[in-house]
Amino acid sequence: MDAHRRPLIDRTPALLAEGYAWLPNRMRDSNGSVLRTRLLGRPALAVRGPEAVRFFYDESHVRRHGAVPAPVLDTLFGQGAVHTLDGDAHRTRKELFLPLLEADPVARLTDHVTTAWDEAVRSWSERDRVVLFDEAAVVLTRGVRDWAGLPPRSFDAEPLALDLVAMVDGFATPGPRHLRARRARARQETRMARLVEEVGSGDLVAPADSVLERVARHRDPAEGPLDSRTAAVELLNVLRPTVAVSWFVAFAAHALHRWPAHRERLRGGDAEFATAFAHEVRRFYPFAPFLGGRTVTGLTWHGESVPAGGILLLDVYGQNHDEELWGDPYAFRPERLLDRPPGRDELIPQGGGDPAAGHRCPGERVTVGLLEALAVRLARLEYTVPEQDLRIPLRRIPTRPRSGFAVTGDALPDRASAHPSTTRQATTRTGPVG
Ligand code: HEM
Repeated sequence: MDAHRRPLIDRTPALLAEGYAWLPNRMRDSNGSVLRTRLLGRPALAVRGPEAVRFFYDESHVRRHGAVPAPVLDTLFGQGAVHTLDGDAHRTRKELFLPLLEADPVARLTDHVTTAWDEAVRSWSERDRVVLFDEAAVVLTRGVRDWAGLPPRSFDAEPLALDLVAMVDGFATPGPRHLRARRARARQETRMARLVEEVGSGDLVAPADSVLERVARHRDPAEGPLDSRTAAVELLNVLRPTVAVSWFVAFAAHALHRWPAHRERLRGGDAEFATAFAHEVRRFYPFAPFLGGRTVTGLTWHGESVPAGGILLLDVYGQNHDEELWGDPYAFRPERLLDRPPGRDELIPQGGGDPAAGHRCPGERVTVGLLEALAVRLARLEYTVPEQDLRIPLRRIPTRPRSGFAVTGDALPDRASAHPSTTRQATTRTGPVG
């Protein structure tokens, strides 16, 4: 039988087993930038490259409604989220998130987060050891909670951080992590919906122009005001991904540990280098593996086809490690992004295309801003990295250093004088990414 016509075996189990490496491995076995496969019981076509990004984001090619599997909606995004809308409904809902594309709100959010970080660092002196991933999640939660207008007395940062992290951590896996993610989402949607209702009834005054206020008064022209559950979903679609920047903070710490030479330029306050470093962290380390949409019509890309009702996949991790685009893609080199700032559709850890018109992440500016500020702070901290498991398993989605990146010693500023007998270990076990 012609290899083109042979029925394809469903690759969902291979995806679960191989994680981030699944598509790049299969792409390598084919011609390198397109792959015909089957996923979730449907024919699928995976593509990569800047031209393919434009093909993927063409609304006449794919729609998002019905594209996101229910287990992902019930954990990561929420039912009825902006991610699942198309056409005018998407554009109107997206307006909620457009202030995130502007410099001022992003600067204010960054101020909230860096203030929370500086306070947290002072408190670390009382601790033997801190896990940066966990600490960053609480700091980011505190910052985004205050910036978004949530009343701090009703939303303690620590339990909220645990739930927001759980929603991300458990979206792509069966088992206990997934159950935790479902429970976390159900709990926080209920709380956020109540909050939105209080704002709607006038029992609570949300700060003017805060995310909370905007979500509570948002109207979809065709449907009127958002019901409180959908408003809660969109409020969480600002809080949750902001806290997800803790994954990148742990990766930044990993990069500074593996390639300590970058510390100097960050410490010195070289702003352009901080931006390049943030971009390289987002390119090099794995987060979103790929994106998918349902094909509206039969599509052909570089000689391979998928019928209407199939799946078009954009190979995010593969494109961010494409030899042709990046040259030596598995080397961590922020300088590559100093010499040549990335084109719109080249660096796609948070999607491609135009964020105002399409589905590209509206939080990219927030992510880069936070990562620049926190990477500089990390580089200025003096700390010891004790022995721990720093491997980053590619089979786990989403992945991170296994230990969460623990530090001891001078990160805890007054520690040496408070506990003079403490011995400092400099032994560290790191593994390659993978
Ligand atoms: C850890 C950092 C982040 C990563 C890796 C990330 C990644 C992504 C990706 C891959 C998409 C899908 C793009 C697509 O479907 O084409 C997305 C969409 C989205 N992101 Fe982010 N994001 C991050 C941070 C943020 C932040 C900080 C916010 C808001 C404050 C945010 C809000 C959103 C929203 C609302 C969407 C849906 C956009 C739409 O469907 O139109 N993200 N993000």
